[in-house]
Amino acid sequence: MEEPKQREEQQEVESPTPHVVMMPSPGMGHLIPLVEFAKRLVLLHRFTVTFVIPSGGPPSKAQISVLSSLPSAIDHVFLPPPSLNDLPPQTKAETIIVLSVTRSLPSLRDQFKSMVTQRNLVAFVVDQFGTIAFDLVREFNVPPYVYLPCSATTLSLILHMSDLDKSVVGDYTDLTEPIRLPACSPIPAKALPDPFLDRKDDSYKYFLESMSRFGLAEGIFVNSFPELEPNPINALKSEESYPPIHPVGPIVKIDSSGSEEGIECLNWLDEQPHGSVLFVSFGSGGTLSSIQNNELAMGLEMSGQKFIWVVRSPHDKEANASFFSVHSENDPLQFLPEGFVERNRGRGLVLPSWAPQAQILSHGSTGGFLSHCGWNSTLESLVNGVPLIAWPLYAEQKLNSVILTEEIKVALKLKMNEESGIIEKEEIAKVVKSLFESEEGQKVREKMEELRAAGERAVGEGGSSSRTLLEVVQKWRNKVSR
Ligand SMILES: O=c1ccn([C@@H]2O[C@H](COP(=O)(O)OP(=O)(O)O[C@H]3O[C@H](CO)[C@@H](O)[C@H](O)[C@H]3O)[C@@H](O)[C@H]2O)c(=O)[nH]1
Repeated sequence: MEEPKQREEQQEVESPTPHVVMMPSPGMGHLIPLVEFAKRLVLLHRFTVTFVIPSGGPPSKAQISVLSSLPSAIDHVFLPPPSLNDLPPQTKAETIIVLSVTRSLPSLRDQFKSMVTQRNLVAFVVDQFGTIAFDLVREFNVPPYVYLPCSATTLSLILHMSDLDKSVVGDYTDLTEPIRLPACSPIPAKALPDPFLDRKDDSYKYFLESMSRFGLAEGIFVNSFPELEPNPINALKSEESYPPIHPVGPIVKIDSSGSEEGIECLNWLDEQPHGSVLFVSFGSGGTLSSIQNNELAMGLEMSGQKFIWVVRSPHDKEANASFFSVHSENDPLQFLPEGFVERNRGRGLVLPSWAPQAQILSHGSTGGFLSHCGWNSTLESLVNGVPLIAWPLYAEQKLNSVILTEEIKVALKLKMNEESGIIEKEEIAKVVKSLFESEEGQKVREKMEELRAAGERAVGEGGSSSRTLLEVVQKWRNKVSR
């Protein structure tokens, strides 16, 4: 019998190139995963891809550096930024993201008009905040898909959100019992994603609207794999009322292209002993309050552990203050305790705003990751077998933290002082030491190593994620060869 790969190669020779349009919603945490998915389609399956990018303002330095390093089969166009001037200053990130997309629909339509005549469009792929564009692309006979750069547990929550909205009376935060979804760990109300926490805020309305449209997709890709979340994935796949669910993970950065920012830290890592360095970073948007920032600095110092810390200017009101622009106007290093950099020279490295995270995590000297538990960061750690310390801040990070610390057990927890809302330096130092020196640390390290190997198998030749992707690719290819 002909093997699927052989059949695919034969089809490639015979049929015109299939083209996929991807629309990442604003934020690096949405652009990066779609870019990585696009690279798989282009490099492994010889598709071409266009990114159409809605935004609330001019392209950021970080966006440009990612997009300018892509293979030539991936092009991009920035949609003109719509006006968001009517939004009050305290508008939540989810509202800004959804409205940037919604108000960009007229320009998306113009793009589609020109693309449908020139390319063999086989699919339109969005992240969780782009489903509002589905009706528009259906008009052009292009099937819409979601690529969810999150866990299968998050997908389950999203697919149940309309039902929860109807069944939960009052505020989610008042729930005394955790939320139980089929085959998922119980979710305590305080671990729900941010928009759930204030039902009266517009961000809840926009979030609910985007999530309730998942059911209209032709298929849903999720960046997870059966060995990582066996029960949630089985439950999702067996529910007939959902669109087909395609677990294709772990999809993470596969090369070192992109920003050169902070790249000199790799030379420093070269000189450190194997597995000795803790990497500390809160993703593309995470910020701490001034007090918390100080406490973290002192905790790292007290731990005696080697570290690389991506430092942001503190923000006392929001934990995602740099979500739309990772580079703050102020020099983040000026907010560190006096003499911190000098005292820790040789043992700790501080990098302002941005670091080559994928390369740091794949470096043999890195032995732990204190992370905000963004799903991309989580998987980048997983593919390198690096265990985590969970410090969730916003979005669905608290839910990820529950999965990582309590269910999968690849991360250690940090206890917050409930009265002050601060994670104190003594706690930080204790948990950091524990990750590198204790039996508990050794256990999470071993579990992460098991998952590293399982993830490698899933995306390797013949692995579950590769086969899943290949099935969809063949379906898309058949569309152009007909
Ligand atoms: O200094 C940095 C900081 C980040 N990154 C990269 O940026 C991405 C960050 O992604 P992620 O870890 O998912 O964090 P966020 O940017 O915070 O992502 C948002 O989007 C994710 C996917 O939807 C969610 O899981 C998060 O909670 C949400 O905050 C990763 O690829 C990192 O390697 C760098 O390369 N250097």
